[in-house]
Order: sequence, then C-alpha cells, then structure tokens
Amino acid sequence: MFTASNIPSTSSILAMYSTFAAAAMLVRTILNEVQTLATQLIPQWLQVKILSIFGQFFTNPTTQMTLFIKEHANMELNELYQASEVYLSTRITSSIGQLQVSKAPREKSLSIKVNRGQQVLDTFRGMDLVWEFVTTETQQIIVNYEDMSGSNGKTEHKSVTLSFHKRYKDEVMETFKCMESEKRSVRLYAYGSVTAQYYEGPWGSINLDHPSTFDTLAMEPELKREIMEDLDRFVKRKDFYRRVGKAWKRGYLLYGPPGTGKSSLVAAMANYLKFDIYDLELASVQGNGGLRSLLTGTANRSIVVIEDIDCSAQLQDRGDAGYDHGSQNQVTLSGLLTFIDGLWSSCGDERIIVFTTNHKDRLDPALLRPGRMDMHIHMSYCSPNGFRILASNYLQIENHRLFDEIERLIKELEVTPAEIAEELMKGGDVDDVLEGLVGFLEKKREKQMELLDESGSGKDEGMETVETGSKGVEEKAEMEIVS
Ligand SMILES: Nc1ncnc2c1ncn2[C@@H]1O[C@H](COP(=O)(O)OP(=O)(O)OP(=O)(O)O)[C@@H](O)[C@H]1O
Ligand SMILES: [Mg+2]
Repeated sequence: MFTASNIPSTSSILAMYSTFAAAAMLVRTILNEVQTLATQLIPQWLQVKILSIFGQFFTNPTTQMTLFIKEHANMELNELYQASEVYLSTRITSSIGQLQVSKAPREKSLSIKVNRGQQVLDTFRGMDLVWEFVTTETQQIIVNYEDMSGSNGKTEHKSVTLSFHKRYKDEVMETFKCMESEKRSVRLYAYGSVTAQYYEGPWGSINLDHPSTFDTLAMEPELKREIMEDLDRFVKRKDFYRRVGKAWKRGYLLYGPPGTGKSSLVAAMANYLKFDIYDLELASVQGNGGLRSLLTGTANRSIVVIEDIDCSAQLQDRGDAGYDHGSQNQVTLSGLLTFIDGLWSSCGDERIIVFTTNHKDRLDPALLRPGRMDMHIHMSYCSPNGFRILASNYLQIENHRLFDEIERLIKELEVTPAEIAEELMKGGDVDDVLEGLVGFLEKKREKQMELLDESGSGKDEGMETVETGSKGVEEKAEMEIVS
C-alpha cells in the first residue's frame, strides 16, 4: 500500500507504466514470433493433429460450429457444395498430405483435388476455418423389378464440412449468401459420364476446372476482342431474338490443327459468360429420340459442344434434308442444327452451340453454308503475339533477351501453342526454360528442313509442305462472320 510519504509522483507512475507496457509488448512480440515460427516449421497436417488433440482439452466444444454441405439437396445438386469444391481447389498448398489426381482422356492437364478425409486449415477474411470432405453411407434395399427380389445396397453421400468458431457465424452465413447470389462455378456435363447420378438425368457433371480465360488464351488480341464482343452482343439481345422470332442461340465453328486452343477457347467462353458446358458425343446418341431427351436435359445459359465433328463418319450429311425423322439411330450435323433450331425456339434461351474440327475441308458443305453456324473461327499456329501471352502466363515475364530469337523461329515454323506451352511448363529458371524452347524450335526447324529435302528429291508433293509452312504463318488465327 502507498502511504502519504511514499505516494509516487505522476511522472514515476508514467515511467513504471511505460516499462510494464514495453515489457508486455516484448513478451507479446516474442510469443507472436514463436507462433509464426511454429506455424512455419510444423507441417499443416501436424498442426491439425495438435489442434484436434489440444482442442479437446482447451476449447469448449460448444464454441465450435460445423456446417454440413451435402453434394445433393432435395435430389438436386447443391450449388454450395460445388462452390466449396472449386474454392478448395484454390487452397491447395504443399502442406496438404492427401490429394486426388486425375486426368480425363481428352484433357491435357491434370485435375488436382483435396482427398476425402483430408482436413484443410484455411484463413478467410481473418476467420480460421477447417474444411473436410467426408463420405457417409446409408443402407438401402435395392429392388429388382424383374423378379421383385430385394438386396441390400449402400449409397454414398458426399459432403464437405466447414468448422469455425461460433463467433464467426454471421460472417460465414453472409459469405454464403454472397456465394448464392453470385453464379456458381462453371460445370462441365458429359453424356453418360461415370459421375452421372440418376437424378442428374443422362448428363453427369464435374466442375470445369479449366483455367482457360480470354486473358490466358494465346490468340491475336483483335480476334479475341471480336469474339468477346460477339458474345457480349449475343447475351444482350434477348429482345432482338424475340422480335425476329429466332431461337436465342449462336453457333460457332472452331477449326484448326490439334493443340491450337479450340477446346481452350470453349472453356474460355464458358468461364467468360459463366455458362455450363455440355459435351455432346453424337456418336453415342441413340437416334433423334435420344438426342431430343439429351438436349431438353440441358439448361439455359449453356454451351453445347460437339468436338471433332469430322471424325464422326456417320455424321457426314446424307443429303440436304438432313434431319431424318425415320432414322432410328443416326443424326446428321445439319439435321441436328435444324432440330436444335426447332427445339430451342420453343423452349431454350441463351444457348450456344460449338462445333470443333481439325479439318474444315472435310465438313459437309451444308454445315458451312451461311445461316448454319454464325461464326467460323480459325485457330492456327502460334504467332509471336501468342508466344508473348504464353510466356506471361507460364513464366510471368514480359520480355527477355531470347524473345527476338524465339519470335524469329516461331515466324518460320508451324508450332502450336500446345507445343510451346509444354516447353514453358518444364521446370528450371527462366533462362533454362527459354533456352530449352529455342533448342526445341531449332530441332523442329531441322526436322522440317529434312522433310523438305526428302520430299524435294521425290515428286512435287513436297513443295506443298513449304507452302503450307509459310501459309500457316500468314493465316494465324482469323475469324469469319457468316451471318
Ligand atoms: N491458343 C492457346 N492459348 C493458350 N494455351 C493453349 C492454346 N492452344 C493450346 N494451348 C495449351 O495446349 C493445351 C491443348 O490445347 P487444346 O486442347 O485447347 O487444343 P485443341 O485445339 O482443342 O486440340 P485438339 O484439336 O487436339 O482437340 C491446352 O490445355 C493449353 O494448355
Ligand atoms: Mg480439343
């Protein structure tokens, strides 16, 4: 206790206070440092373990809240589940122990997802969150309607759990509301896909994790702008289509050699408009009845894409009539368009249809006639502009001493953006990667020269290769508006 004689002066109180404050600050700084160091040194899986063990002792379970976000709600896909899946794929760090890796036959890149049972520690807007994918099973009696026998079966239900401190409840709910009002991620539907659920109809769907956007596409900027403007105009012209009594749809034909970005452009269009993609394999469609049910099963604001149309021999048109009502199991391309026109003018809005082909010359002329596909887009070999976009995407550089040499080689060669992208993805520092690319391009040029020599010693045929080479360069991506 202080007595009258030893009452400290105001200045000494202030001095004492500031010493305490400085000491407290020092302790806090040290604790923060230790905490940061621990977070850096202790792998995430161990942090999760430690948290879950100590959490039992130190945290009151009633302070935690867990949301269960099921994949399906009322037999329909739960958009929050899809959004969580996409969001979590962006939170993958090297500290996550278990990942799912897959690659679809047509895709050239890997799809990486967090594995079931793997927890993900996340900080979002200052909130600490723990995410986990879980699968639960329910027992079910499956009835065989042929002999009315029953058997036990299991149904898997996928969900994602999200745990956080109760004090964040309002913020988390608010975030979900925002997600709900924004359009969910773009989905890719494939006919008869293994992921198909009976309540999804014949279309199985996965999230379109394709990172392609107009920014990352290696194409001439002018062509890109024209396509984007065309898409913008299309989505704004609802009244126009109504007034002229046409189906609110637009058709694009993308043609060009493999690896020039046709599929990437479709993904970029979908990501740009936030439209889902339906990948329609006509070869496996059973007649017009099957086609009708598939097309009526697609949603508005979507892109139906039919890839490699020249490869489906049975789809070559058999006469101009096209759509053959009597045919049991074959559909022709121009017939398909007539069919779609009829169907979509009665029940579809904001639909885009895209055909892709490597050989425009092999297509049925009925399909190329004006009024069939609205725009023909030629995707061709990589140009110096295209290379700069790829270098910026893959290496985050805008310039380099080797750019001139690379661009000179690219002008001389027919090299696809896919080939260049593959070289740029090789590890190492920027100098090594670009030197590797120069080596690759030089080798390619040697090969082309050898081919020229070989064919030059034969007949005239070889000369065509020379011409195609230079033509390819001049013809880099172009677009033709057909109507
Ligand atoms: N124009 C491009 N811009 C950016 N990346 C591209 C481009 N073209 C190709 N790529 C890269 O190459 C890969 C393959 O390209 P994509 O599948 O789009 O080619 P495609 O023209 O559809 O080929 P195919 O005719 O074989 O179907 C893409 O995943 C992408 O990484
Ligand atoms: Mg493709």
